[in-house]
Amino acid sequence: MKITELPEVFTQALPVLNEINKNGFEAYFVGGCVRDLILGRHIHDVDIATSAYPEEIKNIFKKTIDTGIQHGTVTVLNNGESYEITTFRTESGYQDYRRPDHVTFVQNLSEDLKRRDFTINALAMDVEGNVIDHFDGLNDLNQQIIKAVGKAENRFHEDALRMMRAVRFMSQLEFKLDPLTRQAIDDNHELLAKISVERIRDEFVKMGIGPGSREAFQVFLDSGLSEEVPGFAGKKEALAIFPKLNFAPSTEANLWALMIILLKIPNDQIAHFMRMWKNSNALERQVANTVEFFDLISAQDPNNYDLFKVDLATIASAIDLAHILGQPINGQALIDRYEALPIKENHDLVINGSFLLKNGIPAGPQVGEILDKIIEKIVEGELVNDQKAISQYLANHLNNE
Ligand SMILES: Nc1ccn([C@@H]2O[C@H](COP(=O)(O)OP(=O)(O)OP(=O)(O)O)[C@@H](O)[C@H]2O)c(=O)n1
Ligand SMILES: [Mg+2]
Repeated sequence: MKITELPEVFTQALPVLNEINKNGFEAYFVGGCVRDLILGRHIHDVDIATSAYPEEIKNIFKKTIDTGIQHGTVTVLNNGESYEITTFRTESGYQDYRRPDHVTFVQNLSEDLKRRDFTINALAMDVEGNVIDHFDGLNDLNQQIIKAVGKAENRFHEDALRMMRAVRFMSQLEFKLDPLTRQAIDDNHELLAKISVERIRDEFVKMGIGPGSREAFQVFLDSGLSEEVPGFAGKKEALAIFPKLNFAPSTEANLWALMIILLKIPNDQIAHFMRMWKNSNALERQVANTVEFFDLISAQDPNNYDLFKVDLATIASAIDLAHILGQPINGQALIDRYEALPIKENHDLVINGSFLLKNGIPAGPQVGEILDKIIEKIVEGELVNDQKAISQYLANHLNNE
């Protein structure tokens, strides 16, 4: 196969490959970028493999960064772009089923492609657009199959994360899993426990929000992979709802919110669950707010003050979750009501605490309480957001005491 028209991400990188070639070394585009090019998918970056050693690459180019020299990778800066250039290598140095801390360089491309995870990821392309396909990856792309290069078990022993990558690609590309590759996941799922949570999480999220997430999730459950990740062990039954949903989550936050709901994690344990997965505090807050608001709207029609206390993103996420879980909620009505609120945030209020003090409220905890009360009255339409009206309200309040 020869590709005649290369997208800009590739043509921009051509001078770099040509320069390597000019110095007597081989250079190819490899991995995900070739796969995505053939699939017509968006390409975020190109990876380059070469016969040159890292030191040789550093001698050829003026601007380089040692980004992963122990893995044989040097980053080359060229024309405002950066390129990861990795020396042909094999990962025979794997200890404990994780990525190796050292690598063995190999002489040719073929040896390099042999140690890659799946046939669709073991494609390379030269500067002329010729696709190099030693493992029938083009055929598998055509047939939409995720299939390990060579013996699947060996590939998973080299890096157990690849089992998660298999279900991730199933979801992202809406591909099927080759039966022998699937069998090897069934047989080796326990190895996933050796992999860092962060790496598992990144694949889990890509799986969970991809277009084929429900099919992939089913394999994630049936193969035993789900038993090896934080908080999911013994929860297969609760999680089995996911593949049966009519709609799947499309954002990272809603994937986590959905997991929390399916797993019936109580509100006071959401933070712990999110931290087990090494999620950021910001994401944890966003997810907790979404789950809480979802619980509220599932139980009752929220009042205006409830709407005021959340933001539009949380409302939209909670509506989305309701949709995913088949809860009959009029989302547009909630959004319309939110949009119509006279104030949406504390700082939309025309007064503040010192205004209360000036109006005779004594300093102390009641200042905050009265501010909250004022906000509640304003959003419920019982008081106008206007200094005069609020003064009047305060005067009445003090008289009634
Ligand atoms: N555990 C892994 C990770 C990566 N690779 C190889 O390294 C390439 C680049 O890896 P990465 O960027 O992580 O994945 P991509 O396949 O490029 O997918 P994405 O589009 O998500 O970047 C892969 O295509 C594959 O050939 C591998 O063999 N085993
Ligand atoms: Mg990539």
